[in-house]
Amino acid sequence: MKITKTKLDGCFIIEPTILKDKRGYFYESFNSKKFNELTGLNINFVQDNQALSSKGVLRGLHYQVGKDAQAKLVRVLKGKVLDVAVDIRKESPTYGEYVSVKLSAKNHKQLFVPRGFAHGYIVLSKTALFFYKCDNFYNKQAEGGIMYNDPTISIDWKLPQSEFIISEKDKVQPSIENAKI
Ligand SMILES: Cc1cn([C@H]2C[C@H](O)[C@@H](COP(=O)(O)OP(=O)(O)O[C@H]3O[C@H](C)C(=O)[C@H](O)[C@H]3O)O2)c(=O)[nH]c1=O
Repeated sequence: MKITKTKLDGCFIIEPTILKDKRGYFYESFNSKKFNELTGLNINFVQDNQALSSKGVLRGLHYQVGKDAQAKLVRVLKGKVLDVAVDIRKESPTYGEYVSVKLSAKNHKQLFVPRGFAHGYIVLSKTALFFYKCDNFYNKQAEGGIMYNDPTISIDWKLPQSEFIISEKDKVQPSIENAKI
């Protein structure tokens, strides 16, 4: 398993070791002992989520506030997405900055999104099956969001905006400046 740091402290890319043979491949998609040893963290994931979306679907930018904040370990089981993590830690030197990485069933890459980040993704393939682990439970009352096209973050979503498929909720999210963080 290879860990690659990003420019945002605490947010990193994981590339698992893929074991191939004449039948196909096998790999440990998550191993808490190896994950915590390699990252130096002590993460206890408590909830798994899965979402199926078609091309152009953009989910995000979402987070949960306060004691309900969630760290996420995200990956793609089918298709390809551009995954985006935005640093919304007020005291962070990279506050308001983002990293994006293409996650696909083919590259097996995973992104660890720490607490204190907003998260979103856009589907680049015909469909994408998205799977992620959370280290805190869902709490609707603690949900927060930021507009996907906030000009102060200026995310390059890689597809023309005319192709975006966005929930009614995500069409009216606040700017990062006005978000409840
Ligand atoms: C997140 C979540 C949602 N729900 C229910 C609430 C709605 O009835 C339905 C769809 O929720 P929503 O439209 O918020 O789903 P996404 O737009 O995929 O939200 C996710 O999008 C970005 C990418 C994230 O990182 C978050 O995990 C999450 O906010 O599932 C649950 O029952 N449990 C949950 O943990």
